[in-house]
Amino acid sequence: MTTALILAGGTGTRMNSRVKPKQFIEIHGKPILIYTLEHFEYHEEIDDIVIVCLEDWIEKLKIYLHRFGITKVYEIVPGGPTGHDSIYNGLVTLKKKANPDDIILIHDGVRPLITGELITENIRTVRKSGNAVTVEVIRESVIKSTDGKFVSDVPALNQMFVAKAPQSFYFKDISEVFEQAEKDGFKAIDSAHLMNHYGKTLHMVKSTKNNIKITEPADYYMFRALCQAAENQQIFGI
Ligand SMILES: Nc1ccn([C@@H]2O[C@H](COP(=O)(O)OP(=O)(O)OP(=O)(O)O)[C@@H](O)[C@H]2O)c(=O)n1
Ligand SMILES: C[C@](O)(CO)[C@H](O)COP(=O)(O)O
Repeated sequence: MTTALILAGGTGTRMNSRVKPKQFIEIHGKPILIYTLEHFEYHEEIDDIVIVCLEDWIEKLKIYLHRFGITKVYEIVPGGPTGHDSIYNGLVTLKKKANPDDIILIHDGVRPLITGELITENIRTVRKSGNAVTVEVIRESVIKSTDGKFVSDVPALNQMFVAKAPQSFYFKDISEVFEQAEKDGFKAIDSAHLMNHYGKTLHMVKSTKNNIKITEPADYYMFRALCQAAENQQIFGI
């Protein structure tokens, strides 16, 4: 089995939305989270979906799933205080039914421009190499500063990548490190960070274009513009 674990348990503080959490902000009447889910719903290799959601939004999410024909959702789980806790909640739920060799794709509900191609490549890489972490090549030089004032290092650009999602694993591997972290009281930034913390070898997959995370208002405007561009392409062939 191959399962998508979709994270939608965050409050989106950087988005500063006064109306609703960013994952539920709508474009053409459809929430961002639904745009994301549709890619997994329509991918033939994804068998089911688990969503980690803000507790107060679970009932509303069920209505959206019905309205937009998302049928693969196996369970909706309440989120935790951090992304780490939300992933853990999802894995605990998955434990009820997952086999050790099931593949789990962990994806941000606010990355709606994921492609079917990237999902396929994640699954292929897990089968071939054991796991897959989506990354993007950095196009501008990076500066490291330990105090925020002085430059302490300028790392070689060809050694730097941006961490993206999905991050994909065999269930046995990802649940093992999360269980260990529970015992150690360690919280990671994301699954790749946690696997790396416990010395696991990770395999990179290059992201497809525009796999942006909607973090701040400017990302929302970018997503809206890219949706418009995709529509124009259909209408005008440009
Ligand atoms: N406790 C949390 C925090 C984040 N997420 C999810 O993880 C993804 C990536 O997180 P991010 O964009 O940083 O979302 P927020 O934590 O909501 O944003 P912020 O850091 O600005 O508060 C999002 O889909 C978010 O809903 C989650 O499920 N549970
Ligand atoms: C890459 C990531 O950790 C996957 O969940 C996440 O998208 C990064 O979020 P942040 O904005 O860098 O906190």
